[in-house]
Amino acid sequence: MALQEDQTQSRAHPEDDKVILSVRDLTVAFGEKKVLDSLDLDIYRGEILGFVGASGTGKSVLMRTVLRLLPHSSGSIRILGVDYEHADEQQRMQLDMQLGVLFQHGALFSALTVKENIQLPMREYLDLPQSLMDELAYLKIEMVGLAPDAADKYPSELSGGMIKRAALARALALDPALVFLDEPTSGLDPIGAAEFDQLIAKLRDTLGLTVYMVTHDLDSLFSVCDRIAVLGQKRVLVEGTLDDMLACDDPWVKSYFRGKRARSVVTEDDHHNGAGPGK
Ligand SMILES: Nc1ncnc2c1ncn2[C@@H]1O[C@H](COP(=O)(O)OP(=O)(O)OP(=O)(O)O)[C@@H](O)[C@H]1O
Repeated sequence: MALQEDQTQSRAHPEDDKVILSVRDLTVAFGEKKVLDSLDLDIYRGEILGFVGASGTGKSVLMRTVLRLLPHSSGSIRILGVDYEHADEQQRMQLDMQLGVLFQHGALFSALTVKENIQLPMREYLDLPQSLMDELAYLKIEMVGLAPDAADKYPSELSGGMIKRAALARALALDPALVFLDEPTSGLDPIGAAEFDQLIAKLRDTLGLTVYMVTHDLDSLFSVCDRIAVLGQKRVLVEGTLDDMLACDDPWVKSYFRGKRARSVVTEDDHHNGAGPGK
C-alpha cells in the first residue's frame, strides 16, 4: 500500500505528480435531497488547495464525507491510493493517522490543557511513554509558533489566534500527510489571519504537507493557495489558478473573483506568490 511513499512537495503539479486524495463520482444525500452529485476532485501532494463556494453548497459536507464523518450514497474516495472502504483494519488505522483536521472553531477539549489536547491523538494511536509524548507536544507547540508556556494553559485562557494554533498543533500531532482546515482564518483579525496563512505555507514548505483549506478568505486564496476549487451545482464547478477563476463565466465565480472585494485584494496582493494573477 502507498502510505509510506516519499513526501516530495509539488506546487504547480505537472501531470505526473502524485494524487494524495482522489474523489470520484461522489454522491451524498440526506433523504431525498442530494447535496453532492457525481463530484470528482483530486488533490496533489504538497499543494495548498483552497476550497470555496456559496454558503450551503456542501463544502462542509464534502470535507466531512472525505473524513468519513458522513456516509456517501455512491462513488469512491481514495486517500494515498487506498480506498478506505476496501482497506483492512491495519490500513484504516494507518490512513487515519495520515489525516489531520482543524475544525472551524478549533474544537479543543475545554477541560484539557493545550498539551493534553495535542496528546489525545497520540494516546489513541500510539503507545509512547509520557516523557516522549511531552517532548512531541512541545515540538508541535513550537512548530505552530506558540510559546512553550501555552502547553499548560486551558483553551479558555487562550486568544482566538492561539486557539487556532493549538488546534493546528493537535492536527499535526501524528505527522499527517494531509491536513483539512475548515475556515482557518475566520474570526481572526487581518494581521492574525495573514500570520496564520504564512504559518500554513511554512509548514507546507518544511513538512511537505498537503493542505485542503475550506475558506471564504480572499486574502488566503490569493496569497497561499496553489490551486482553487469552487463547489457549486452539487459538484466542483471549476478548479485551477486564479487566472482560471477569472476566465470562468459562471455568475457566482465571476462575482466572487471579479467583484469589488476581490479586486481590492488583487491590487494589494499583486506581488504575492499564491494562486493570484501572474502565477
Ligand atoms: N446532517 C445533515 N442533515 C441534513 N442536511 C444537512 C446535514 N448537513 C448538511 N446538510 C445540508 O447540506 C447542505 C450543505 O451544507 P454545508 O454545511 O456543507 O454547506 P457549506 O457549503 O459548508 O456552507 P457554509 O459556507 O455556510 O458553511 C445544506 O443545505 C445543509 O442544510
